[in-house]
Amino acid sequence: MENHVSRWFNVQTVPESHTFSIEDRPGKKQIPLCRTIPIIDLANSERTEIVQEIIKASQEYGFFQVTNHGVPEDVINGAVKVLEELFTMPVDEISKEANSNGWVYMGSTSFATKGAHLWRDNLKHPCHPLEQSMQNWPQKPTRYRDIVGAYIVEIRRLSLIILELISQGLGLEKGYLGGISQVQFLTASNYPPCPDPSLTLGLLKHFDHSLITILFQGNVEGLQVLKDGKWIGVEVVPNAFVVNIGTQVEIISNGKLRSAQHRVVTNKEKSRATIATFINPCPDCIIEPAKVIVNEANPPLYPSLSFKEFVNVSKPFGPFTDVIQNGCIDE
Ligand SMILES: O=C(O)CCC(=O)C(=O)O
Ligand SMILES: [Fe+2]
Repeated sequence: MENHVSRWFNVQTVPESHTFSIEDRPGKKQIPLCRTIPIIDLANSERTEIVQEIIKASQEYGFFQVTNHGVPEDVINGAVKVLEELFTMPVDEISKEANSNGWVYMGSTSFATKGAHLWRDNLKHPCHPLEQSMQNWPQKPTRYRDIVGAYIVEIRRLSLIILELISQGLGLEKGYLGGISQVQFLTASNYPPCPDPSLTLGLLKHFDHSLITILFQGNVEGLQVLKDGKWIGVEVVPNAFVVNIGTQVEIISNGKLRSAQHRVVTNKEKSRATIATFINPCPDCIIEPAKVIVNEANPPLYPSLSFKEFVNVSKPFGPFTDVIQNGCIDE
């Protein structure tokens, strides 16, 4: 069988390899779409209102969506389209460049022996500093570097705006979070239709270990967030970005803001394509509750660790972490 899930146009039943255990699979229970995850208008002229909305959403859900973010629609659509083209290229052509060039491409067999059989194909690569990272990006489609580069410039700009709003809301000095956001990763996913979504997952339940993640989820639902022990679906808002608080901002805020677990479910009819950008600290950056936030009444709830140490000790996907994050190929 073709190695990449997106080529399984005719699969009528879910292969055993991709059937998740009863604990992990979504099952047949209907999950409500949530219309309460806040949608925040970044063009609101009252900056303090935006700050308050972001802080409230980040406390309650760990998630919010932003509209009027200033990222031009054609830049977003261009990136979506060129990634779609990449995902439909012959697998050999993608794979021969990937994995040796600092970027990772994973089809379904990347997970075969490890048991994390995600219903998606995925591409990951660094994207900051831009000029330097771009040298190693896919060379095909030929417009990939220009188009995704333009998208990344916009996402960088937007991420600094959002980090500044969060810094302000937490009472941190100007530029505090922006200053430590020195690494940026793009991860693009293609989740094809699945004959039985109750058995499969596009992405297992996890926390993001970023400062924040900025996701374009297109126009097909599939992302679910765990809130008070229950899954809720994140509604599609045209042209909005979904933003979530990563574990690093949770630590810096000493738990005031929360990072929520989330997962991706599949659906029977439609393909879903998403572009997530992780905004991360650099590996040696020490992450700890901010000094201005902790005091005798509010002692630090998290140890101070370099981002690298944190990533090494915490396993966001449990035993499947290495294979999902690094794309280890079958042994
Ligand atoms: O594709 C999505 O909807 C979410 C992806 C995600 O959560 C991740 O890449 O960490
Ligand atoms: Fe995530």
